[in-house]
Amino acid sequence: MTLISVEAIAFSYGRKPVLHDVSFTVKKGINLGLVGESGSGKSTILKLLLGLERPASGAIRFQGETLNLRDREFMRRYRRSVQAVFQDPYSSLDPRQTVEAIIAEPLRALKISGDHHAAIVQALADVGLPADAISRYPHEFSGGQRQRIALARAIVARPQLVLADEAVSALDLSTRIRIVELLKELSQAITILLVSHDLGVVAALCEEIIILEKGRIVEAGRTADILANPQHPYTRKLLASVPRMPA
Ligand SMILES: Nc1ncnc2c1ncn2[C@@H]1O[C@H](COP(=O)(O)OP(=O)(O)OP(=O)(O)O)[C@@H](O)[C@H]1O
Repeated sequence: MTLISVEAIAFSYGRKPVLHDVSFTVKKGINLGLVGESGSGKSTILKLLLGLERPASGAIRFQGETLNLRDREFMRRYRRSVQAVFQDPYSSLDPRQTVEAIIAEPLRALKISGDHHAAIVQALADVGLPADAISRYPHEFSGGQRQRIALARAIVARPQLVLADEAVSALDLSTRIRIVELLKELSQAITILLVSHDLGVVAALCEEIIILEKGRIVEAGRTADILANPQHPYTRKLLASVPRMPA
């Protein structure tokens, strides 16, 4: 089942064209990696998917319906289904809020009814944090634990898709491996769109991959096929620079 389809989108910052004719689909249950060098347009694609920017042309559809930022009812449903986690676990959590208040944020913002406390306790358990984390503050946690808190916030409303932008890049290698393992576990229930310049991380988590070069898709398909038989010189170059992440 297609969750999101991106259809021939183009985008510019002012006069600077950044994305050209980008099309792809995100399918339920199939983790998708978006890979490219710095500046290739990965984060811009996420901004468009989050509704923070609008495409100059083309369309983004969610379960067949075009993303319409002015349709509040649609956007509420969309936000409930699509959550995000960002790179920096230090700046993405409000230091003045308890873990409970941080994780509760999507439940409050989306006016989700039910027992918020129970949902938060469950989300903490899902990301492997102890229940007593709930009343503590972000500064009491390590980088990897903070990223777990950010993940708990992303999954507490039980979205269908989590957009993860370089979600593990700021972490040291062993923490990165543990968070990738956690993402893999979570992805049994939630599809992940992972943006990264690190092909190793993407290969460990994503069944499908898109290679982006200067705002254009140069290669896309099953990760195993592309890694075994890269067609585009840019993909070969990225592969040659793969870091130490075990597949
Ligand atoms: N707010 C902005 N205003 C103007 N240009 C921007 C803005 N944000 C990004 N750009 C430019 O758009 C292009 C794509 O940037 P984007 O951040 O999407 O790339 P990226 O692949 O995510 O890079 P990185 O891996 O470094 O985050 C780059 O040339 C960048 O300089």
